[in-house]
Amino acid sequence: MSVALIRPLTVRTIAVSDPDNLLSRLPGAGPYAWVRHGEGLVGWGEAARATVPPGPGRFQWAREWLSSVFDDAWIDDEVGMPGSGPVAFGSFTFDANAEGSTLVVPQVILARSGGRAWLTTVGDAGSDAVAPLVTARGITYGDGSLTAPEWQERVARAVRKIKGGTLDKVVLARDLLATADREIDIRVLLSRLASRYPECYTFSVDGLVGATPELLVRHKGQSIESLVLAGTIARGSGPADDAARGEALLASEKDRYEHVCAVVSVREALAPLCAALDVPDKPELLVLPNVQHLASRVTGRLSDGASVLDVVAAMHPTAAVGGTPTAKALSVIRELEGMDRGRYAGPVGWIDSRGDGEWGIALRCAEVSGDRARLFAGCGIMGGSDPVAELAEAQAKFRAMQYALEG
Ligand SMILES: C=C(O[C@@H]1C=C(C(=O)O)C=C[C@H]1O)C(=O)O
Repeated sequence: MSVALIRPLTVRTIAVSDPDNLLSRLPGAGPYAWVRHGEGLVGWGEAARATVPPGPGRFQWAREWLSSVFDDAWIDDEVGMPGSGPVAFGSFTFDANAEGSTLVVPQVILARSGGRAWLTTVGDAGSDAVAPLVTARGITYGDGSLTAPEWQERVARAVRKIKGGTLDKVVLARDLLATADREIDIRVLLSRLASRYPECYTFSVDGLVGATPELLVRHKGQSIESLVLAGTIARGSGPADDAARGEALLASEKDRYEHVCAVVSVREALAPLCAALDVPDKPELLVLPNVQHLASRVTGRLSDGASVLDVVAAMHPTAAVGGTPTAKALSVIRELEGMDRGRYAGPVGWIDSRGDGEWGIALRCAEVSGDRARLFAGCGIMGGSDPVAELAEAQAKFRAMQYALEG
């Protein structure tokens, strides 16, 4: 492991006056962000970085790397909140065997939570002037790995497998390739996402940018919380239509079963780690600007000192992004999806030196590089799925990132 090469970090956290809009403080290239309802963390610069080797032991490796960085650090933290002191942002590939998972400790972190704000610096971080935002225009889209009709045909094949009894649920995704007229400024995408999707977690880690509604796990001391989503319907044409669609979603047997699969996978992953676990017996509606979801808020109390990354390791991939049963669903995804998901649908978030943190499932996101972005969206496929409706659902999910790109 490369840990021996890392010099001990000198970390200082001080309370600061309210910075108001965190995202507006990002100086420029390579922004790190995790923001919801104006609270969260933004970071820049790089004090330490790990490229996580692929394989079944990747979370364990990541944990050891984090210990080697955090345990040796000199920390002067006058705030003592989750997210103060040194923090690593991270994102992991969906597939354990794919390259591309990273952890980065930014050199500067600015945070805002519960009426408090703080600034963390590692080493001698200089002051960083905010470079003007540059708005890319002329966005054009092309098919990703599959055309829309090809993807529908894969969905139809998945439905046949499910009806044949091979599995209960599989999540199939597709990608779109966007090109802009100039380099895409990630800060522009982040501020559009945060203002239109305040309920979601607007994130940025090494070019993976999005606003996910799905909280994999929040860890504060011994308490954990997760927001499980599965089951989706489009927004209506007006308040009455919207409410009727919400009711229809809550009453839909297909969507309720799809949701149960996701909730059961989360309960099974969390139960061995928890002294107490509360799983609601029926879902609520989460209404976003583009879609409505069935949502279950799961809360628990950990039985020992597991860190947020230990919990992530136990949970990923939930049936919200894999399927049921998990192993079978992963093999159907490999067989039918026709693309590498990269970090889409993988865990994304942050962890501090106490093991607290927040991680989401990287949805409603894109991999951004230069003047290009690769957008992803997927849908839970059940025996009763209609390929035309699933394509429309994926299009609705793409709208979050299309809005981020186009304004
Ligand atoms: C897979 C995605 O979303 C997931 C699938 C859902 C569904 O099929 O109903 C709902 C929320 C997410 O758990 C995505 O946004 O790409």
